[in-house]
Amino acid sequence: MIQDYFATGATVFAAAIFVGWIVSWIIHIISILFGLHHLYKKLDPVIPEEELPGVSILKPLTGVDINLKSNLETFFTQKYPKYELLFSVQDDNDPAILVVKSLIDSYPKVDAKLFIGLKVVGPNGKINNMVRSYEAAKYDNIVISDTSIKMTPSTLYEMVHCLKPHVGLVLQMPYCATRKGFGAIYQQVYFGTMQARNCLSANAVNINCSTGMSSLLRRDVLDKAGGLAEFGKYLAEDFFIAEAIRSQGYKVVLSTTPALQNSGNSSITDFHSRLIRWSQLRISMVPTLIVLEPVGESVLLGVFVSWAAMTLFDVSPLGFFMGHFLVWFLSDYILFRIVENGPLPFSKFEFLVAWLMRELLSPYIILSAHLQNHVVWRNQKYKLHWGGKVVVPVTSSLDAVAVS
Ligand SMILES: CCCCCCCC/C=C\CCCCCCCC(=O)N[C@@H](CO)[C@H](O)/C=C/CCCCCCCCCCCCC
Ligand SMILES: O=c1ccn([C@@H]2O[C@H](COP(=O)(O)OP(=O)(O)O[C@H]3OC[C@@H](O)[C@H](O)[C@H]3O)[C@@H](O)[C@H]2O)c(=O)[nH]1
Repeated sequence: MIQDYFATGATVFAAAIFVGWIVSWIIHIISILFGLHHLYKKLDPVIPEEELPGVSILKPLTGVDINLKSNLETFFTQKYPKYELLFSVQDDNDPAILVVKSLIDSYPKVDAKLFIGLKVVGPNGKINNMVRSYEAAKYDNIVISDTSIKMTPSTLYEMVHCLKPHVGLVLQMPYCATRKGFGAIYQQVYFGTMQARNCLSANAVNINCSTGMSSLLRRDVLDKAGGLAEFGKYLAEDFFIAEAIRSQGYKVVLSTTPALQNSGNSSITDFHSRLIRWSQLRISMVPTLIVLEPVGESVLLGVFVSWAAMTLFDVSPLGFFMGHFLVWFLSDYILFRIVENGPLPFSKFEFLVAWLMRELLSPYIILSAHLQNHVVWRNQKYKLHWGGKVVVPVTSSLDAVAVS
């Protein structure tokens, strides 16, 4: 009797896992199809220069790395008729000041300004750094672009092209420029596989999966939600900005080209810290991800579904796992090629090693996110509350920084 009860329970549980597994393949398929349909598509019709709206580009900077100058230079060379560049640094000793000043001198025809010092509106350092440039922006369309982003000459045009009347926010899907070294390959494989799968499929079905490293938004819509300063109280301001725009009936869409992160730092340890921080943010804002994130990973899902396959169909769990893992790899390879829009920029062997490392280390990232009781972002520690709504700096240098 008790044995029957457990046998039925196990069968039901195995069936539920199997359904989850099928859902995960639907996500793979959606991301591949949406990526093929949307990324790098031809932008028709061409918008004549005189109809292109003005754009204010906010660049919050913190520090310098070896790629900063060349990355920032790509903003001075946009093929776009009407835009301004508003750089900001929070500290008047920041070496980024010299880099920005030298670029402003080299491109006197580009409308560019530098703001030094922050205005504290909440715990989010990025927002504090940008509030003054946001207030000074002269155009109705705002691009927020993180320090490590590199643009191609047509990036701004592509983003504006996606800003149709019903669209309030255009996001560039996170990806990476090709850089040297295994750390860089590892990051590129992460953004071209796991991150791209979730980002593309979520956007295809209208789920908020925003990342604020390169985005274009309508200023009047953001102002109706309280303006940029309103979001200084959140650490994941990108998620809440997207929510506020969606709640006004506007769509959030992906630009046709991904964001090219090109930081001079490709340390794997620093990258893991960033992934752990992002995972902490996601868990606090969307708690269902506590369960979904681990079971959305190839290894854990593979272990569960192999047991389920054995229970339901009496097949070899090892054979099933190997098949599952191989098809997952092939699917990720196809998606990566779509995101990259061409052949691998490194060898197949490097792709394989980086992919295996990413898949096998994902439980470590997820566990670390759960085990740390504070969030670390740019040398500051924050205590993050459920809902992601209240963030208190545990150690803060904010009070000490003056606005100039
Ligand atoms: C049985 C299998 C079910 C699998 C379900 C899928 C599990 C999703 C797993 C991981 C989500 C990863 C999302 C990665 C992108 C987020 C990047 C990020 O963390 N950005 C932060 C910093 O910029 C930002 O503040 C946070 C944004 C919140 C994102 C909320 C994510 C919801 C994503 C759900 C995706 C599911 C897609 C399903 C589509 C059918
Ligand atoms: O205290 C800070 C922290 C960050 N920043 C700026 O904010 C941008 C993003 O910072 P990082 O590169 O450290 O962080 P991430 O790439 O992980 O950012 C990502 O996650 C956090 C979100 O708020 C961001 O919108 C998103 O892009 C950079 O331009 C950085 O210069 C500040 O100006 N001040």
